[in-house]
This record gives sequence, C-alpha cells and structure tokens, in this order.
Amino acid sequence: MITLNDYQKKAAEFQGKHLLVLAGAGTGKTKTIIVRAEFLIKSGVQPKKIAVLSFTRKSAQEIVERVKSSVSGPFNAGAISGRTFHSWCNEIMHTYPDYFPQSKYTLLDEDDRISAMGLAVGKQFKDSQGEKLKAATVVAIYSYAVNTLCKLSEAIKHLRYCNSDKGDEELKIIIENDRALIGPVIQKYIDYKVTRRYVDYDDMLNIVADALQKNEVIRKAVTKRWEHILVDEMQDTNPLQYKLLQSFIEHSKLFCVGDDAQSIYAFRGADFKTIHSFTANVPDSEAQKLILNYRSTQEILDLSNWLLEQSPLTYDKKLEASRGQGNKPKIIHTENDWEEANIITDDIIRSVNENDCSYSDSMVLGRSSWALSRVEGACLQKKIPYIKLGGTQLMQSAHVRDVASGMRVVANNYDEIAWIRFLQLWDGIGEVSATKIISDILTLSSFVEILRYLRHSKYRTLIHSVPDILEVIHEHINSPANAIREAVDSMNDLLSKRYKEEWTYRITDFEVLEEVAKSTGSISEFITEYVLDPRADTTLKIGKEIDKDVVTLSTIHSAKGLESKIVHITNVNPYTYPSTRTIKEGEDAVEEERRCLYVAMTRAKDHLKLYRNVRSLHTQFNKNEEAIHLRGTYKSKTPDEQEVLVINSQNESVTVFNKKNKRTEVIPRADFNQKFVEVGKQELSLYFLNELPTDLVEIVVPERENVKPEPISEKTDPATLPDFNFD
Ligand SMILES: Nc1ncnc2c1ncn2[C@@H]1O[C@H](COP(=O)(O)OP(=O)(O)OP(=O)(O)O)[C@@H](O)[C@H]1O
Repeated sequence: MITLNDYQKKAAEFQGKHLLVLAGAGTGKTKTIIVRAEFLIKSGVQPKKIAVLSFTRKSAQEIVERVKSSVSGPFNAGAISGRTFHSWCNEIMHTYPDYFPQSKYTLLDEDDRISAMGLAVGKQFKDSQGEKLKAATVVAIYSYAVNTLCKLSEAIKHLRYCNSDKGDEELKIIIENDRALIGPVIQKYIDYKVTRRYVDYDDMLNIVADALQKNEVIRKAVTKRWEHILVDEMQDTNPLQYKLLQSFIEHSKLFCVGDDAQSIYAFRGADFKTIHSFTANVPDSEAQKLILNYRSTQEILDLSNWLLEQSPLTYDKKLEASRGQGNKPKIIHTENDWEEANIITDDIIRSVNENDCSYSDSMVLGRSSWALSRVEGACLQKKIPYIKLGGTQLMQSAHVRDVASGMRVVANNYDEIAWIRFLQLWDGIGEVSATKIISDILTLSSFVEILRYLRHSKYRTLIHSVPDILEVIHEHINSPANAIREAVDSMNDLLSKRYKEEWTYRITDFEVLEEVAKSTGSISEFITEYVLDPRADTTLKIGKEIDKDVVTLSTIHSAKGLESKIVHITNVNPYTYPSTRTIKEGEDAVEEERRCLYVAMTRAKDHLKLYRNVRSLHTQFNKNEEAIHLRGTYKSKTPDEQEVLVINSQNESVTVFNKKNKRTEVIPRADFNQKFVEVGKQELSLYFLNELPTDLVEIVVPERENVKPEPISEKTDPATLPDFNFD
C-alpha cells in the first residue's frame, strides 16, 4: 500500500477549480491522478462525471482499472471513463448525434487518408519550384495546420522550409506560391470527404472542438456531462486538444499532470510550452510541483539530471531519489548491432538464471522499431519470451484490413475505399471492374438493393460469395466480435489462398481483434475506434500477455509511462542521439531527441545500460574514448564558402554533410585538405554523451575473443538511410 507524500496528497485532494501538476519523471504523477479519481469518487462525485484522458488507450485504461480496483464498498467506480482525446471526441459525437451528424460518417485511417488525398493531388502534382509533391506530404501539411491551428502558409513553412537558406523575401514568395497550389488540392480533399461521408483522424477532434467553442447550446449540453477532467501527459497536448479542453474550463474542473522534459511529440504538433502558460491562460488555476522520484536510484537520476542540464532550455528539474543510492549506469561498448543484441539477451538470461529476476524485469528500448530488430532476432533465437511495443501494428496488417473492409461496407454502404479493397479480394475483379461496380453501387439507395444488385452481377465470384458474406456480417451489426468471427469463417478459403502458409499464424490475430471488439456496441463504433487509435493493437497484445512473464521490447515513444527494473537502451551512438536527420532539422528537433533519451533513461528502476557502437560509421575506427566525437565544421576555400560538417574521417577519405545542399558526400582526403579549412568545433557537443563526466557512469568494454567484427555495412547505419528531400 503506497502512502502519498504531502505534495502528492495536497494535489490529489485539491479543492480549487483547476490544477496543473508539473513534475519530473517517476515522481508519481500517474499515481496522483489515480488517487485524485479515487478521492473524487469517495467525496461523492459520480464516476460517470469523471473523464480520464491520456495519450494512449492503454495508459488511460490502466489508470481507470486501477481506480476501479481500489474503490470498493458503496462506491461503484464502474462508470468512470478512460479515453484518448480522439476516442473521447468519438464518444461525444456518438452520444450527441443530433449535434454531430458526422458521427454517422466513416473514419479514414492513415492509408485511406493518403489514398483519398492522392485522388485530389493527381499523379503529377508539383510545387511552385517544380518539385513533385506526394499525397502524404500534403496530408502532413494539412494535418499539421489542423492540429496546431496555424495557417496553411505557416504549416508549409514549418514542414518544408524550416531549414531553408533562402532570404526572407524570397522564401515568402515561394511559400505563397506553394500555398496557392496546395490550398485548392486540400479543398478538393475536404469536398471529397463531405460528399462521400468520410471524416479523418483529425476531423474528430476538430469537429468537436469547433462546435463546443462556437455553439453555446452544444457546449452546455456536452460539458455539463463531465464535472472533472483528468489529463495525463499534458505536455503532449497540441493546440487543437488544448482548444477542446478550453471549452470545459467554465463548467468542469481540469486536473492536468505533465512533465515538460518528457515532451516527445512535437512532430505531431504537441507544444509543451502550453503547460508553462497554464496558470496565465486558465482562470482560477494553480500549479504545483513534485520533486521526489520513487522509481529510480540516485545514480540513474544523476545521469538523467546531467543530460537535461546540458540542454540550452531550462527545465528547472533536479530529481531526487526517495530510494537512495544504487548502481552506476553502464555504457557498454559494442562492435556491431548483433554483438549488442547478444550482450543484451545474454544479460537477460543471466538475470533470470542467476539473479532471481523474471523476464518482465527487463525492458529493451530503441529509438525506432528498426533499432530493436536484432534484439528481437536474438530473443527468437534464444527462446526469450517478449512482447514488442511500437512495431508493426496488427490493425495495419493486410489480413486484418481485408476483413475490416467487409465490415466497413456494411457499416457505411457508400464507403468507396473499403469497397475497392473488398471487391478486389475476389478472383477476376481488378481495379477497373471494382470501380465500375462501385459507381453502380453508389446509385443504389439501400443495403438490400446493393445485395440484390450483387446477386445479379455478371461476376460469378460476386454472385456466390460476396452478398452472403455481407449479409452474415450485417446480421451482427450490433455485435462486432461475432461479426468478425463470422466474417473470418466465411472468408477463410479466400484468405488462406491469399496468404498461403502465413495464414495459420495470421488467423490468430483475429482472436485478439474479437477481444477488443467486445468493448464496442456496433460495427460502426468498432471501426471508428480501432482505426482511431492505431496503437490499439499493441495494447491488445499486452492485454493478452500481461500476466505472462515476458521481456518488453519497445520504441521509446511506446515506453512512456512504463518502468522496469533493468533497462537496456540500444544504439546510443553519435549520429543516433541526435540523429543526422534531427541535426538537419535544427535545435528544437535536437532538444526533442534529448528528451527522448531522457524518457528512456528514466524508465529504469535499478539498472540502466546504454549500448554504444564504437565502430559506428560516424566514429573513428580505433576504440579509444576520445574518438567518439563528431569532427567540427569546415568551410570551402572557394568563393561560395560552402559549409560542411565532417561526420567521419578516415585516412583516404572524409565523409561530410553539406549544409547547403543538405547531402552527405564522401570526399577523397587529398581533395578535402586542399579545398576546406576548419572553422569551428561547435558541433562537438551534438552527441549527447560527449563531455559526459566519467564518474557518472561505468564504461564497459566486453572481452571479445570469439566475436568476429562485422564489416561496416552502409545498410545497417541509420545515417545511411536515403536522404530526406529538403529541397
Ligand atoms: N508516494 C509514493 N510512495 C511510494 N512509491 C510511489 C509513490 N508515488 C509513486 N510511487 C511509485 O513510483 C513509481 C512512479 O510513479 P508514476 O508512474 O506515477 O510516476 P510518473 O510521474 O507518472 O512517471 P513518468 O512521468 O516518468 O512516467 C511507480 O512505481 C509508483 O508506484
């Protein structure tokens, strides 16, 4: 039984109107939210009047489950809801269909959204400079503008020209010209959504936030439903989410917890500075801090504190460990990624065999799913049980989307994108025939008419299979779990032919899908919910495996809020922390990367192990400590004074990043010496662990009798990924 400290208690029992708890990692923010909810329920607030909002469904549900299990007796916490912002808006729209007619529309997921924008963009869409613009780029610009409430021109500037060398006036003209081209395309996409009755992921929030702000009747009706709104991870709210919350300020009470040093979603438009202005912007609000960390030992916090102190930003945080001293974090030097994977997995096995740990005491974190792939391979080889968070998502997998397309057309008979996928599953039907069939379907006025039309189709496969399957799904329109089971049963032959030997394991995913579908009351709600939160699949897998003893492999983004006795962080190399791409994007991006590493480090309770590849492309080939530095900036002696950043230096050649054309080049050593002159070493500090005081960590160089160093492979280094086109 945990006893709250005085500060946590004061926050949980706050009597004023709105409160922001701004506190560091492991200080019990989530715990405080849980106790706050318990306190409110025990004080007589009806649980259904409390909304818990978090950034993943998993964490929102975990909070709610913990509240439910700790509140008993006369209090029934069953009706308290835990939601993401998007699923909350989905719920609001479905609860008030008269105010939100869009609740009957179909949600476009990420792929569909890009396909739909592709229709608006066409094949040869170019910007004002003649550069081809992809549908995904236009989607990103549109999404950024919606989420940050900024003008289209600002979104274009942010996403396309933030590192431009061009002068202000020239840039203004380019952006204006781009805006004139992109604006009509976005308009076309919006019109398409309206006529086809689609909403996209961002629309959910936008529609609700806008209606609440503009229409007092709707605002009153909706906001009076919730007396208390508890928001976790407040630092990750974007301006649109913040706008939504603002409508609740009058009638509800906000209780927000957050940590500016853990803000890692700026790329999605999150703006952690909103929490700095919380008390100024929210009337009747107060802010409170928590300092004592309950998770980690002091040595782990010392390293984490040091990392933040190196930042030019001020976080005003120095975490103190309530648990006292422990072991120093280790930096383990490795020769290649497989060696790293083997050291990590051997360590996990040793911890289980010799140190009385369970598998679930270990967590392996990577900057991307890619950075974990070798560890995953080693786990498979060594039969270490694991779950992977943040990797390929169940909901995005082809077989799930095939079955879902059948459910989608039942939910919205005019869902063109779903029809395209569903019809093309059948022999003899390609894109052209599917398009023709769909144009006929769009003229029909009911589901019954559509079935009749299909039964009289000239395509034999349609006559015999499709109407029957759709009819079966339709029978379970208010029982999505049954609908999935029936759909999979009736599509079994088709899918097993399509996926061949893979089908035997692919089919097991549908058990998980059925589980989650049980929490929704209709196919339409299920579709909206699962498309709505693409991370749901990972949640499901955890849900299934939570009782099992497994190692967690996770991207840092998916590990937010988690903790583990032993944490291994892979690939903490120069040009990974921060990455080459981040460096190109500028200081804000670099600082976000620092916060990523901070989030990763602060997940550890007892042991923190960082792995550094000393043979990385961007470090020298000899293994001494000083070699792990970036090399500094050089200028060409030619009149154009091109500035380059040296990222690797060998006897025969020098690899540079050209700051002007933003490309990496390998220049013969003799040419380089002749052409360039050094202008500074300010880039040295870009690798976060440069200048690390040696007393904060223990450096481990493993013995390597049997390890055959892999040749440096261009393919395996993140910096060798194809250059992003910044032109
Ligand atoms: N008063 C307390 N006494 C003992 N343990 C506590 C106390 N408060 C929190 N803890 C424990 O500290 C750990 C961290 O708590 P919690 O996850 O709530 O922190 P957090 O601030 O949300 O962390 P982060 O932001 O880093 O995810 C948990 O294991 C929690 O049970």
